[in-house]
Amino acid sequence: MVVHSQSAALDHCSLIKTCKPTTSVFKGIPVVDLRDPEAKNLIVKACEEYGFFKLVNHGVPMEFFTRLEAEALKFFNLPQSDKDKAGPPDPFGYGFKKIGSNGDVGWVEYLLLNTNPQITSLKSLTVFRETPEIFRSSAVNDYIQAVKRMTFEVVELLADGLKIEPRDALSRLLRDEKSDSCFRLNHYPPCPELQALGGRNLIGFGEHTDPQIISVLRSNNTSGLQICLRDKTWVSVPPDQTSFFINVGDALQVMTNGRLRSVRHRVLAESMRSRVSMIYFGGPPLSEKIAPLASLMAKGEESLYEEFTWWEYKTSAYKSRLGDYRLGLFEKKTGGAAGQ
Ligand SMILES: C=C1C[C@]23C[C@@]1(O)CC[C@H]2[C@@]12CC[C@H](O)[C@@](C)(C(=O)O1)[C@H]2[C@@H]3C(=O)O
Ligand SMILES: O=C(O)CCC(=O)C(=O)O
Ligand SMILES: [Fe+2]
Repeated sequence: MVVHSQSAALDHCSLIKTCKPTTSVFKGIPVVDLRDPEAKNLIVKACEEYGFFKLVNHGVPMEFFTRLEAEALKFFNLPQSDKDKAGPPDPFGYGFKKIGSNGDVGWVEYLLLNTNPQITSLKSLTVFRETPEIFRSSAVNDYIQAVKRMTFEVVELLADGLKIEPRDALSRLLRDEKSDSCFRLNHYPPCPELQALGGRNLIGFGEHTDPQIISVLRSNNTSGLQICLRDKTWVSVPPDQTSFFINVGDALQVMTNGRLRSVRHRVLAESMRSRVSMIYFGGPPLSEKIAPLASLMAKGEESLYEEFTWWEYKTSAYKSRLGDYRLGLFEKKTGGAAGQ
């Protein structure tokens, strides 16, 4: 990977990383049909092997996607000065190119929102800031409510498949009114100047794992999302605007004592078409202890991780760079933890 700094054609995206043209489209992404009686076993298998799968027949009406996508594009097409009024994302609001606060950048603009009904992000943003239409429409809330409901079902199936007791050991954390979950709308503008780089790929969102329990992503029909397989090769995920893509997050890796792995992923920008994605990050309450679930531990099995609360992990994550292996700080020195 190199930092591009010379091409005049790319002046306006200077400092943003590019990487070598990569990878073929991966045909082996596991697909889970939520209505399949075998769904729980397929979810476990996919999460063990890839930390990632595509979910079809999920029951969330397409209309929810199209309505939110239209609102998102209306917002992202506003003049820069109007969008900036909804920023900076500290921690919630509009961000442009900067990801987090430790120097990471990408060819992306976004809205980062809280999903907690107590602190409705939309309201908390609008108290202090101007109110673009997206904050007044019901499209965001309707979408979040529907995706949350579906995610609860997915993690309950996962718990069933793993024989976790009680069955709601994971879903209760996401359902909790203090659940520290968030929602992100990403927009990757087209970058026609990319052609001048002879096919190099512009990093939209650099490689990382998501810190939470589970992330649920839906995008329009543009490619760009890539995941890193166990053998460290990067593969492109074929887009599907009608489906969800589900990621295992770091907290779930710990709660399963490494049996499920959080997936490294990244997004490359396309040269001609803009990508819009919407991601729900399901996290536990801040005070929750994150440790392997007792019902998953074999007799005598030891935790690979030091005990920590979600607040401690999140605080540490937000001090890290995007691509860092954040769980490393919490691995037991003697446990022979899986590492990256
Ligand atoms: C560089 C960063 C951005 C991030 C916080 C962090 O310090 C490290 C984790 C990043 C990440 C990745 C998944 C989600 O998009 C996100 C909202 C999260 O919870 O962790 C982002 C954070 C962010 O954009 O602020
Ligand atoms: O925008 C995408 O498709 C994925 C972005 C992502 O991984 C994130 O926001 O954490
Ligand atoms: Fe992510």
